[in-house]
Amino acid sequence: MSNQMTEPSEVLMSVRDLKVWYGGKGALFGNPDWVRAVDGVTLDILKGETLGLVGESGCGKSSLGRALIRLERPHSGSILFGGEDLAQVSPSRLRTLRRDMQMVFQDPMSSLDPRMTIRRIIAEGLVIAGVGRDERNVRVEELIQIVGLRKEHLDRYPHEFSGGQRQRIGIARALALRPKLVVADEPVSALDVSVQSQVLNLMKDLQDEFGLTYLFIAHDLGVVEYISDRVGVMYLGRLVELADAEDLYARPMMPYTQALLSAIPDGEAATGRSRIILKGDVPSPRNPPSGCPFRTRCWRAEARCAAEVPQLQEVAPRHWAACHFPG
Ligand SMILES: Nc1ncnc2c1ncn2[C@@H]1O[C@H](COP(=O)(O)OP(=O)(O)OP(=O)(O)O)[C@@H](O)[C@H]1O
Repeated sequence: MSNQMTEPSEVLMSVRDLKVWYGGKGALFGNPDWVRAVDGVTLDILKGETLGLVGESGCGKSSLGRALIRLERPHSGSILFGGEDLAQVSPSRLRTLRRDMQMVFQDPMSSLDPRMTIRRIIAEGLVIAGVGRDERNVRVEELIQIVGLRKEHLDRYPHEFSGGQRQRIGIARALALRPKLVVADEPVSALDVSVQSQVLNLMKDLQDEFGLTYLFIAHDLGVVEYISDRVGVMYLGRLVELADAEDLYARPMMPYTQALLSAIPDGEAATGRSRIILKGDVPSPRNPPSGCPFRTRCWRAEARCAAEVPQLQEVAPRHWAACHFPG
């Protein structure tokens, strides 16, 4: 099943029924007790787009993002990238393919080795890829300037920079091997609001310049709306809605998305609804509800929602929702 109605040539990555489960230690005793962090996600990532991914803490955004670039091993499902299934490729092939897929992390301080100069940090991937010293130096000097810093900064250490500058360094490191896909996991949430938009604008500029595709993970719905072409909403390991950003924010179809959007400060104006307070907690991903994962908190739930898992279906042009009663 494809959920975009797109030509294959436009697709960078095709994810099918992907599951990322953790644990399973009790398997020997017939009680695997899996944490179903990602539980059957099907999704196409289109070339050159920014696909935003939102959802409450623990819904599986990071697990999905990490699995897509194989920092996490999927439990099952497929990740087609350039005709190969990343869920199946050998470790040596994966090392080669990884150059095309990089990650930008939330906290640039903990993701940059404090004992390494910025030059070494940015060059690390180039060293591993076997790029010679002279070419490496040229590339590193280009990269530091591309992200808005200066050559003199290369011989300093991470602690000498501000949060925003450190995230620029993290971005330079991610771009060193000219990747096709960048998974950015909460890349601005550790930064001051005033710095956030600078880093977001830099990411947009770099995307245009280098034809990058972004999977942009964040819990801040405003940030995601600003940067994304399309947005996917996750709940309890599943993708429950996916649409063009404007359409999703203006016309959320799935009750969970409606609740999520109603909670942003200008959400009332955006959705024409008052704030929806969800009852109860998110169920445990060890023991998700039958049928629709959201039905235990949904004010529109009916018997069918407990009996049948709703599949992601096109409920309006280019707008997909996994809900038995969308709208
Ligand atoms: N290595 C792991 N081992 C066991 N459980 C894990 C592991 N990593 C994540 N989880 C669990 O998987 C579920 C999904 O976590 P994940 O970090 O992917 O969600 P998230 O939406 O990115 O949340 P956050 O925004 O808080 O990072 C959570 O219940 C989490 O506790």
